[in-house]
Amino acid sequence: MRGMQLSDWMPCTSQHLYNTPLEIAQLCIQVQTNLLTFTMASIHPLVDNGVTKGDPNFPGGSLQCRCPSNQVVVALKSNIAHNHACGCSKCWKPAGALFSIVGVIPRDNLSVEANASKLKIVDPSAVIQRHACSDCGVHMYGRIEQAHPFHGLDFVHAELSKQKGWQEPQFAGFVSSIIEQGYNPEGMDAIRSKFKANGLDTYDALSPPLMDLIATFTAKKAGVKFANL
Ligand SMILES: N[C@@H](CCC(=O)N[C@@H](CS)C(=O)NCC(=O)O)C(=O)O
Ligand SMILES: [Zn+2]
Ligand SMILES: [Zn+2]
Repeated sequence: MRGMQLSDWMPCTSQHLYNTPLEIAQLCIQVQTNLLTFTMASIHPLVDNGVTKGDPNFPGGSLQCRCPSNQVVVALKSNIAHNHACGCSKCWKPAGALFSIVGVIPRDNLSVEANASKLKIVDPSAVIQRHACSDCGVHMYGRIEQAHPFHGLDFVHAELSKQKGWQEPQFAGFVSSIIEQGYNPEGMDAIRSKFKANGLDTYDALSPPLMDLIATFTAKKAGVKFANL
């Protein structure tokens, strides 16, 4: 979010004593633009100004942490799936963003190629073991080690890659969770509208296909027999 700066006012105040009508009109537009910028917090840089479609044939690439040197490098042998905005408090977000963008990849398609010794698990008690660079704090991948519907899938942030073509965000999950981190509940309509305007449906947990996967796992574990399968 960019705040109003002195230079925004300078064209009309520093060069002439009097402003022409055109200059006054331009100044008003500038103020209007800044007001709009003030009122909308950043969802995420990959959503704020429109979502760019990925390449369905994208073959994968590598992720790098944000250290200036000795970066942790993770190789991904395929594209990601179920890429989405996550508003939960645990997923890594770039500075100033309300949401994380996170997708999944089969764990066999992920390998750490450099500086693995810098990785630390953020919260060993969490279901998703998020492996973060201990120097720059970026989460390089999250892995589930226990019996779980998403076991076998790693969670990654494609924005850590220089390559372009990764699957674009498909939906927004855990949207209401941003309130728990201090976002004013009165601003939630604007957040959901912004996602909608960018073609992303919003949920307060995960998307229907992922919720169905979780429920199927739970039902099978409990020995439930499906009547219509
Ligand atoms: N409202 C909670 C939701 C946390 C949550 O359940 N996050 C989901 C989406 S990433 C999850 O699967 N968490 C498992 C984990 O973090 O290990 C928060 O914001 O902390
Ligand atoms: Zn780092
Ligand atoms: Zn999350």
